[in-house]
Amino acid sequence: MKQLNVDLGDRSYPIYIGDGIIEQIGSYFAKHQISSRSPIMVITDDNVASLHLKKVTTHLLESGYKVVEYIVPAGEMSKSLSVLEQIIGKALDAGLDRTSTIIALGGGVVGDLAGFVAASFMRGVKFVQIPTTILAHDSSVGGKVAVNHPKAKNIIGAFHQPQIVLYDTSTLKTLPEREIKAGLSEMIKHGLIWDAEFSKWIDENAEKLLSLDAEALEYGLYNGCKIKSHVVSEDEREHGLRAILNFGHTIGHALEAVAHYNQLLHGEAIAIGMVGAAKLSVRLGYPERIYTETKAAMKKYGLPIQIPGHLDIDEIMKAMLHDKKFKEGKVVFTILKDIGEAHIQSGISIDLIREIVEELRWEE
Ligand SMILES: NC(=O)c1ccc[n+]([C@@H]2O[C@H](COP(=O)([O-])OP(=O)(O)OC[C@H]3O[C@@H](n4cnc5c(N)ncnc54)[C@H](O)[C@@H]3O)[C@@H](O)[C@H]2O)c1
Ligand SMILES: O=C(O)C(=O)C[C@@H](O)[C@H](O)[C@H](O)COP(=O)(O)O
Ligand SMILES: [Zn+2]
Repeated sequence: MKQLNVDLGDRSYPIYIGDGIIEQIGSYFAKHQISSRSPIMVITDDNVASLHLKKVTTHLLESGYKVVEYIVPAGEMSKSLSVLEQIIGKALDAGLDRTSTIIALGGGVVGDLAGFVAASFMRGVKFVQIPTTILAHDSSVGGKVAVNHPKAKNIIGAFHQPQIVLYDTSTLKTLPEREIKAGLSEMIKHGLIWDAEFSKWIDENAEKLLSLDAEALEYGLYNGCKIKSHVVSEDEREHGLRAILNFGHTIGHALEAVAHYNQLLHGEAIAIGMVGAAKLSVRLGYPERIYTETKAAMKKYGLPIQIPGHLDIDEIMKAMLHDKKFKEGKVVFTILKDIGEAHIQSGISIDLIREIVEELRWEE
């Protein structure tokens, strides 16, 4: 078992990573002051419910918790205001109060949604992240919680940190292959933006990571979470540094929105976005290897690098203007100065970005 800490003063919290953590959920909850006096709500999706919910609920009931379960349909479409409203209705009916805790059991969709329920229910209650995807090494840490609007991704949300992150790596064994690859996309991102050594290790360990080798996976998740917690501890509310975690997301989020949130997985969309941002970095004068190595990493991990032909470039450009990094009329992009060294650059020409997006249509 590995442990990390996100250092945010009185909002600090631990991340526990290891096999079989869910079996000790009662003692983790007791240690971190999760009250058993009011009902707690476990939010999950229908895939995860059929695989992992019973174990969680059983251990919580055995530890004296009153558990309310809420199961949403799997997929990005559940990150919506209407699903949020239904969950809050159930929370009220089930007697949750201000001392109740919301548990997110699932991937980033459930984490972002349940986290936003916790941020908004009665103006904020505690929540716990129990990530069950590789991608969620990113989403369960840092407190960005949100739902989508048809026009823009994650545009209705808050910063609301969890009390604990309980990462039980045994849950990852049931992940479908496509989700494994998509999850590793954010791990590749963490290497590219922060740590050239880690990036090299990811390159050398593709086979192990893709086949869920336990030791490699734990090491990769630990390092990914470490990079994320370091950045978040420095800049919780994205006044500056935190925007580096958005590498690949300016184009990626626009692709997700234009594809109606049901064609590209988040990890896939940002893989294409990272190739675009790497191309842009080179066009701005940084070394060619940024593009060649980023693209090679995506290919090695079986991730897409090309914008699907049916997505309209004008629509993508329009959606991109909703990027939360664009402020006061300035186009801001996270680029790389080199592998392992991200940089936030303002004032990039929109024509240049369009050129890059058009080229991504033909990437091979
Ligand atoms: N808040 C953040 O900082 C942050 C960071 C990165 C991504 N995100 C968000 O996370 C979301 C993507 O997360 P995701 O890729 O985990 O998607 P997801 O939550 O949709 O999970 C992916 C799929 O895997 C299934 N699944 C989950 N765990 C499983 C398991 N153990 N076994 C079998 N199937 C399982 C789910 O049912 C779903 O179908 C996006 O909405 C993205 O915007 C947020
Ligand atoms: O935590 C962050 O900050 C990130 O940028 C992590 C991203 O992987 C994640 O997808 C996040 O939700 C994107 O942030 P957003 O503010 O652009 O919605
Ligand atoms: Zn992301």
